[in-house]
Amino acid sequence: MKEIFGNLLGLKASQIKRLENLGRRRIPTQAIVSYELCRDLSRLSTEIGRQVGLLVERSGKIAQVLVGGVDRIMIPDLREYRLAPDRLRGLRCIHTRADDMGGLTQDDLTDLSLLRLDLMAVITMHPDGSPAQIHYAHILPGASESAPYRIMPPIPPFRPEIDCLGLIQALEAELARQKVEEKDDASGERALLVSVFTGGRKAAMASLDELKELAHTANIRTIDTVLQQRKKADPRFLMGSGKLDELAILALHRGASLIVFDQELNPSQIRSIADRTEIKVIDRTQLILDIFAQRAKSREGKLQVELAQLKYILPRLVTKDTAMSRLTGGIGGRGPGETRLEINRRRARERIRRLEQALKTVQKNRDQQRRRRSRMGLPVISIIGYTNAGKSTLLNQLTQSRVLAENKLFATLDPSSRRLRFPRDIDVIITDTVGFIRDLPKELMAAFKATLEELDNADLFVHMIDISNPRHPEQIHSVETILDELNLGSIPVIRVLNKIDRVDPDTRDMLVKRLGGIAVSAISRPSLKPLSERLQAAVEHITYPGSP
Ligand SMILES: Nc1nc2c(ncn2[C@@H]2O[C@H](COP(=O)(O)OP(=O)(O)OP(=O)(O)O)[C@@H](O)[C@H]2O)c(=O)[nH]1
Ligand SMILES: [Mg+2]
Repeated sequence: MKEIFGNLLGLKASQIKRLENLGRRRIPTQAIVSYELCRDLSRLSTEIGRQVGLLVERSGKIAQVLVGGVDRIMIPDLREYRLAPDRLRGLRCIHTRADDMGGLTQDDLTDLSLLRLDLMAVITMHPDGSPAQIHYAHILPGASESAPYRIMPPIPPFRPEIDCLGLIQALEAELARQKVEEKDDASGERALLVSVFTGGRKAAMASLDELKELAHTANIRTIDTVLQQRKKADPRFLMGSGKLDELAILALHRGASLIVFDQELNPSQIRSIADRTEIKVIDRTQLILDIFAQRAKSREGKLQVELAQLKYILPRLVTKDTAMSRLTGGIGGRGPGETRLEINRRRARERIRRLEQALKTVQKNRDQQRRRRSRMGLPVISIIGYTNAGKSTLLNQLTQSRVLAENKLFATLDPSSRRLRFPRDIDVIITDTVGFIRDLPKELMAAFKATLEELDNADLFVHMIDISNPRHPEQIHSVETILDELNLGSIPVIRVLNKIDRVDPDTRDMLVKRLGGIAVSAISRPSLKPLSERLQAAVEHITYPGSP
């Protein structure tokens, strides 16, 4: 047995001795606690005026004696006890409480759920120190939306036999069954998406919708979303600690393997949240980085993403913390994330330096290509826009090529260029590039600087807008902000309102008027005619030194 846990200050030596003796008792496996032990716990607890508790193993052996205060008791760190997703902790907690304070409290139920105890039991006591009743609760398996625990009817202390071991084993069997189901229904991660917002609810919901799409793109299944409005974000946990406990319980209950925050978490927040919830925690930026890591195809793209990931993770690296594996493991241990478990700061910095060098070489080569291209003296039209707006689809339609276009965010990471001959014998280069997104992580922005700088070469931008997306006004704003940040604000822009097949004609006309630009459906070739005309007219005015 371990040392007594809790506050022993002011207790007599004989009382401490009696507490120690409690720890040597054994409980028959069918009972929550034996009557004699129940009686002795109550008597001693009343005498010292503090709550007294026991952590009990399944065999009936007592793992630890706990001493609390008048109205509460603390449970020590249980990390050394096993905790698999389909198992309980292998320990139950039993503690005393004065009868007039009632049975199980919210704290008891939180401890039960968060620590995944076998059971939580409270012995209420009469003022004379005799036990009144035993209240107990257990975790309720089942990834449903019901409460994560069940409170049982209280039992009398002189009949504490409930087939305790049988109950715990049945619970575990149920948890194991549930785990198998979860494995079957999704091969990837199961995530809770969380937004802690201080502004308006509508914007927060819209942003959460986008987070859902991002998660889907990363092959993560969203099992639930949680929104919390606060006056001010909590510096330590972003949300309040009570709410965070609820979140952790929800994650356990619904079998989530990951929590994704819509707000950026600073290094210490990620750490404290991961520590408190014992589950992998990432933020929106990391999710975007992860998608980029999955999608990067070219050498340059891969170098850029790894660089961005390392730069993001570096301040979040800790040398010896259990949260580290959760923190740096990446989603499902994919991509560069995999190797990062054993990476330390120094090696991360070295790797960053090497990546930066490698990138420089790759980019020098590309610069030469670019110069060769501009020597051809052809005007360059760059298709830009929010991710998933239909940029690649447009490039494909215009140039009859087959750049990957799909209904996921960031389908395109690597820029591609195609030559296009307009009917009036004008040749142009059309480029398609990485999509923009609101609050583009600055690490990514820096890493993709070279790619984005290539936009500098453009004579004309085609700004694709998905008008069927209810968030299109914010998306337009994001794109324009990013253009400004890249100092590309002076290049002429033609707005293209895409996916008109998905909105009714009245809305379309209204939007054309409001936003200006040309309405198209990039999936239908004939609808592109007016755009094609307009592009020709625009490039006819561009003259190039050296062009005929
Ligand atoms: N209904 C409809 N769907 C469209 C239209 N244009 C594109 N799409 C679809 O929208 C999805 C995204 O198209 P992409 O061309 O990949 O979009 P993108 O802008 O290149 O996206 P990223 O490269 O991910 O930034 C695909 O599923 C397209 O088939 C359209 O006019 N109507
Ligand atoms: Mg694309």
